[in-house]
Amino acid sequence: MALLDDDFLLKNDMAKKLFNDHAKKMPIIDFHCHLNPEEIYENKNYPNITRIWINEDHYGDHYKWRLMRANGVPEELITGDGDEYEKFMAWAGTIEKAAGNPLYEWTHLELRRFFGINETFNRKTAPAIWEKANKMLQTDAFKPRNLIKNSNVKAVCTTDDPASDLKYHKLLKKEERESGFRTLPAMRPDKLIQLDKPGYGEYLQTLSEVSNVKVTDFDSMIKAVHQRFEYFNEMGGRLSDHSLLTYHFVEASKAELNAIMQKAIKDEDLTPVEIDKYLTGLLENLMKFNKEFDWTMQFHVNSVRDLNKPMYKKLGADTGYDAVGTQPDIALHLQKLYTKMRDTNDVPKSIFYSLNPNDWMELSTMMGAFLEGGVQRMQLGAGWWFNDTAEGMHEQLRIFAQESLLPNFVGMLTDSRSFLSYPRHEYFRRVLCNFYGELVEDGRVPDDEDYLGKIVEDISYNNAYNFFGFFKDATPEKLFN
Ligand SMILES: O=C(O)[C@@H](O)[C@H](O)[C@H](O)C(=O)CO
Repeated sequence: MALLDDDFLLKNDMAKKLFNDHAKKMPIIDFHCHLNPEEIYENKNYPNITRIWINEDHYGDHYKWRLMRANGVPEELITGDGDEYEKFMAWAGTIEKAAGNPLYEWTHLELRRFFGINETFNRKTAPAIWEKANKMLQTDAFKPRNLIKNSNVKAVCTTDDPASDLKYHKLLKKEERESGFRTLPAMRPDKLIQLDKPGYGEYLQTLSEVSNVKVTDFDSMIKAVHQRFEYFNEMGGRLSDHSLLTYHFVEASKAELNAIMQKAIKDEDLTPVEIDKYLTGLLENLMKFNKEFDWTMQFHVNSVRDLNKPMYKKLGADTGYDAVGTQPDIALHLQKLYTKMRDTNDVPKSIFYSLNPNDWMELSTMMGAFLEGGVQRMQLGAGWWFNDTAEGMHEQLRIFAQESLLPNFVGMLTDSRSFLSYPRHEYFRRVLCNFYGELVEDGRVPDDEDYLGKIVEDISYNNAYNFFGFFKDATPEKLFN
């Protein structure tokens, strides 16, 4: 089969029919990504393909950065101040070595879908691609909002600190009808979770100012967080997101929580147990507020971050120095947390992503214990980060199908910082359609295109439309009043 042939990843007739006649046409709801709302609002063209593809000022695509480092590219041609054409050529040389890596497919898919460039990308073809792509990047079609709109995206959820004023979400809301999509905040309280990182005390000051609640102890902090839930909810936010590198369920008294906070404010060292006590207290309240506002609570767990300390100091987080976490019992501790919160009926809609696929069976069976109150309130999230591969996606679909009801799954998200990543939804939909096509071939589901077509349309879009409530004021036909 030719590279990215029309039928790539679709290995039988039903898979091809399901993708071409059902999944492909469905809009996208990208409910978790790291796009910058200011960039969406400013809507400026990128000067060249390096800036939209590899790195733009202070951040970019660390998936590419890791591979470039693996290929011996010097840092100035990755995140440094090296020549942007040279960076592009360095990426071309890296891609030549990326056969079998998902970025080989993503890179070529993005060149095809956005630029109409079908050549194989390498150091020989790169110079012409640089010229052609950069000309196209100056057109209206390549303004960020048109890249989103023309990818048939109806909602984008960014990742936002609770103290954010959501200025650009507010401005974008006024223009969403012309934009053709909704830009919504998702609350990511990393700075509250990471009380052992410098700046925790200063952050509580910021939280006090924006919430108008003076944060002096655990209860006042929770009151301030509740005010931010109210504000995010008014702005259309319907998700929170929590990165738990490791986690252990440890209960504590209010006095202990206050003492731990005071130590953190003074930047004093905390023991792992103190951190877990604080996390448990905070997560219990975040679960309560997610349930109160009918939001969906996302957990990104079992990762280990910023392993390369000198490079972390130089470049900061999310720069390609992370790995799969190895806490073997993280699902046990999440079970304990959910068991406790079920006692007071404070279990919200939840999506779990573990960076360690060893957790997926434990998490998906645990979720089966907390499903009351609605359709598939507990979900195993799509293959995340190092699992964002055809095989990782297939394994997540297999486990979800075998341990619960995959036709209720809310589907894929890009988790990206680039406006060119929407073909990841196409990639996922191909894996999904092939998953069901294979079951037809094995005689394990009916050879029924209408039945299976509805399933893949629902997983591609309809389930997310109904599950998150982003368009409560609309109908599927008329999203923006
Ligand atoms: O949400 C996260 O914590 C991760 O997705 C993180 O942002 C990481 O840098 C990433 O983008 C992986 O796709």
